[in-house]
Amino acid sequence: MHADVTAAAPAELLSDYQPGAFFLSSPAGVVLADEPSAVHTTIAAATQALQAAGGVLAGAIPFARTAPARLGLYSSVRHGQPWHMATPTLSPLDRPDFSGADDSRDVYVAGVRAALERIQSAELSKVVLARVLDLRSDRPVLTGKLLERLVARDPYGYTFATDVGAGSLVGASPELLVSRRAGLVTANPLAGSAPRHADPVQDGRNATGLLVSEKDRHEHEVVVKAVAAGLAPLCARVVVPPTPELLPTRTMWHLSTLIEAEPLPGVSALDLAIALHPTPAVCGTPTEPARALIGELEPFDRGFYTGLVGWTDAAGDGEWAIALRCGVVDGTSLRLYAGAGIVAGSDPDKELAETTAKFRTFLNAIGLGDLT
Ligand SMILES: C=C(O[C@@H]1C=C(C(=O)O)C=C[C@H]1O)C(=O)O
Repeated sequence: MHADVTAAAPAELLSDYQPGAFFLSSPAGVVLADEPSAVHTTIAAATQALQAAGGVLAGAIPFARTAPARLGLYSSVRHGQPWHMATPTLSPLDRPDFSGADDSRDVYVAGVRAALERIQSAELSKVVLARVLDLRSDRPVLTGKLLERLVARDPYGYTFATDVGAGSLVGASPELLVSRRAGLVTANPLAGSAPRHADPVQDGRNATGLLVSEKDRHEHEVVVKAVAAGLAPLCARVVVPPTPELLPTRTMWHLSTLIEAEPLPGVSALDLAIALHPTPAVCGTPTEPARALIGELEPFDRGFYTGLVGWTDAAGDGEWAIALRCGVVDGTSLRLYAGAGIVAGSDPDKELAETTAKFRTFLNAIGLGDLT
């Protein structure tokens, strides 16, 4: 079975999206896949099925290595040109009433303080701590409408929806973990962040402050080194620019480094993604103590948040984004996630503010401001 790839306009793909399907809009183009012939919960089984039957694997991989993945095998996918090249018209917003409180702040600040004590004891140098926001809607949340809003606000990002069993994982991530296309591997680690500001002068200050912040540059460098080291055994000619650039989203500034490499023969986009996951951008350094500390300090299960969302085809090409600025929509309930990297010198209140700003990607798309 070969993947039957058809081309379509990106807006058409979005309007054809139905809950349960896989949708990804990235700077490289839009992908829609519906009706998987099988759904696999382990990467080994999914890879074997892809090799045996051909087609495209698409879906989500959780943060925890041992938790079940959700990877569909599709015999046909539809591709569209990049969203930022389209001029879509949005359908009217059916605006549900959401209720919920931002009640994880105190626990988060206490967690950051506890993490800073561990960092001082030199057991680890970075850990990424997250928190959740639980909302309820007065009617079932329409995933397609959410996608429309998210993609229109950040057309250069990685906007996705995919079935995760108990609902759909929906989000607009700024971060490409890795892609492999036409013999080129690209990874784009982000770490080090500052909120956008409505006043352009203050917004510019936030951006330049981030670019010169030693703490953020260190936080970023740790991730870049880990990604380059993860790619090295699977690639030739890993090219790492010496200094990061600023990457803006509608709500955040990030430090960003675009790494390019040549894949060794037979290495697929999924092989590369698995080798890199989780990077210190979403877990910490060293990985194992950071993973253990996340388990100790975060009072919820990350599930697919900070996991991976993407696809790989039988030829090994594909694209995997990190599941960030996202939530799980299940009927009338919506759980949003946001985290921040903690290193020596982190200020707990600033890290809390960073998570609040990261929630805005989703909250603003559903017509809400910060919750109290
Ligand atoms: C953890 C998140 O984002 C990650 C953490 C970042 C940081 O600490 O600066 C930046 C981008 C992401 O790699 C999130 O959005 O929830």
